[in-house]
Amino acid sequence: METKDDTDRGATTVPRMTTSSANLVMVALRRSPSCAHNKRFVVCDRSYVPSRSIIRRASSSTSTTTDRNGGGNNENDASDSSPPSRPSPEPSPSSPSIDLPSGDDDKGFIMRRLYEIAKPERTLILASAGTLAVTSSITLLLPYACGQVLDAAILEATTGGGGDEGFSPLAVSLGLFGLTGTAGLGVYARSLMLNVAGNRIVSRIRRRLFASILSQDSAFFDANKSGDLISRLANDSWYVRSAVTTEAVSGLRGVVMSAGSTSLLFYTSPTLAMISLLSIPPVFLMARVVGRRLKERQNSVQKLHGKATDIAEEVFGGMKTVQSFNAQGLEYDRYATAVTAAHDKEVDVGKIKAAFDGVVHVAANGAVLLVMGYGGTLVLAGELSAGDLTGFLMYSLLMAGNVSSLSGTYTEVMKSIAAAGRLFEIIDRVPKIPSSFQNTGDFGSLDGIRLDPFVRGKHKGSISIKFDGIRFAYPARSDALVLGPDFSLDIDAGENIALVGGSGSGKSTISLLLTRLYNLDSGRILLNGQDIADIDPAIVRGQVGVVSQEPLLFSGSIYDNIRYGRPSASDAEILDAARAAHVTHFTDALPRGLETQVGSRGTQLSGGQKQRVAIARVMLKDPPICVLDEATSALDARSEYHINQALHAMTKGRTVISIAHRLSTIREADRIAVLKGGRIVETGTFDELIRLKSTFHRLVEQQLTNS
Ligand SMILES: Nc1ncnc2c1ncn2[C@@H]1O[C@H](COP(=O)(O)OP(=O)(O)OP(=O)(O)O)[C@@H](O)[C@H]1O
Repeated sequence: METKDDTDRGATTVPRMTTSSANLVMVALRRSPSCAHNKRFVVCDRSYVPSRSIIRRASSSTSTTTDRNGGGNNENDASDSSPPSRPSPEPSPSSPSIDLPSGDDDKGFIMRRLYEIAKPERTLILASAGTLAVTSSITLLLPYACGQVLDAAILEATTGGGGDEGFSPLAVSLGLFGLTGTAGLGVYARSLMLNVAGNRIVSRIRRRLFASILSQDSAFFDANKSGDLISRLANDSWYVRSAVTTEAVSGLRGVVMSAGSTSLLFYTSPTLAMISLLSIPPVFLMARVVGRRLKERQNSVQKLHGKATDIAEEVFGGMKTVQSFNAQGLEYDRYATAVTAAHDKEVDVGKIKAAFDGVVHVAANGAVLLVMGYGGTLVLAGELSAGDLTGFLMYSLLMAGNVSSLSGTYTEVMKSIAAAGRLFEIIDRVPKIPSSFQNTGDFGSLDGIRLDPFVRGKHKGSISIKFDGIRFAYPARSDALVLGPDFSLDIDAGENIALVGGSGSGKSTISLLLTRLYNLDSGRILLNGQDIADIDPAIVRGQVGVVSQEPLLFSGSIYDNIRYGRPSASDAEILDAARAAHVTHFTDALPRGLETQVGSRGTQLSGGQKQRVAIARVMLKDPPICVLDEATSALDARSEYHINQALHAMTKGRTVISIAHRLSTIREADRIAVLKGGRIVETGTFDELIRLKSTFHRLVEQQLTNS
């Protein structure tokens, strides 16, 4: 009897391609009515029109939104052969993950999507299924041959050699062994092909999911924890792999073998065949009930695993804080509770599966025993030969084994469907802020991924900024207005404006809105008079460089992190930026210089060093608008002086928003805007605002008192 195929795990790296959209920048920022095309967007003055292919695909998506911020202008799947559509649930801030509607429609939808995913590997999968013709035929031949050999041997023994001339059971066995060797080769080929197809599929799913996650808006990441997303990438995609490869072929083998052995049972003895099939209806009935329950519970299992992964991820990222608070015990309990809940739920799933397996086993083997009892009676009555009964019993066992294996396949497929549902709810999610970073959506050509965030073309002149009647609350805290109801501020092209205000007044939020990381509740942000809601966000972000309070570096070298600002920069340009941002001041003393590794999230550098690398990164990007969010907060007085010189040189001729508490930074500004209660309450030069003796005066007094 054949064994279940299995394949090894594997992963593939994501290929990345870049294309230039520099020409779009000029068009996007020009005031005169004009349009330009890139692959996903048609950028027109004051209009943001989805390209034809997007319109075509969007019409197949029932979840497309039409808000003015562009939520409806984009969708994830750019496949020419659009996958089947279904409503794409939007995660709400309070309930980040979405339960899939259970039911046959949903199951059918997921199965069709799984088919889409597996399609590029159809040759391998079909070829591996094709090996079934050889392996199953040989396996089905064996019981028949055994029956014939047994009858011939009995005849030989009872007639004292009067049977077939030269009959040799050993020779027949050797001949059959040759056939079994051929079947072994078929099993080998099948296992190998499924392994290759499975790994390609899981790699494709992971790339597709990762690309989809990268396209999502900031509100999505506020609502969905990274651990849950990682769990979907790692675990759910793995479950899906088996459904479309190993289990699909295993199911097909089960069907072929069950059908083949059933036919041969009927051929040998219709009455006995009817008896042996008695077990099938109850197994089918139970499978339906079990399948539905398994799918629901597996969904919960995966969610709980996501929560546990989230805790682990958070703890590993903040290990120093955990240790300094001696909170290992606390974190252990948190993780243990989450992981135990996940495993308890998994045990629940296991109980259902175990009960099903048990019933199937009893039903299948019970049928064999019935056949043995009734068939033995027929042999005694001389109505059936011993050889025929032997062959029959072997076919019954074969059928019982395959029905059992089919039940296992069924439960695995149900789990995979639950996992696939969790993948598709993200893959199909239409980001609220359209992203031109999309993969092609065609599962067969993911290598066409474009990483537009790295495509940098810059507007040559400086850019004016207008915040016009803005109202904004974070989607995760929609009842707490941060800016507005009517936040307005005009910043001239090339102006250096300092934004001051109390902690939590919304200063950093302004830079997030300027780079369109969130949609506004109402109002507009205009760059050179053009609403950023009408421009591809990648182009908007290309014009703005932000050095934030807590810059994030990525694992790799200092050199790699600076190059992040402009991947196409030459070594000389990277070195210039490193010098200008005083990075070389500390790297010159390090054995590996700029090649020094920074560790995950840059944890192997000091706060001041990280900030200098982040400044060099923006210097290399060289954007027309700079937002310096407490850019020098982590530097000592000497470094701050040098960095300020460098920033001064860098910001010349550019529009600069300095979010600052320090008087030294504020004094540098052409103008100061004071933010309070969600609006600008004062603007003017340092001296003008001091003379006003109002909010700014009080802020400065407070700072002087505290210093
Ligand atoms: N992702 C988020 N989801 C919900 N609320 C947020 C989010 N980020 C910030 N907030 C809230 O928005 C308000 C403004 O935050 P913001 O970071 O803009 O303040 P800030 O003026 O820069 O403060 P500080 O000077 O202390 O850095 C705060 O009340 C903060 O708690």
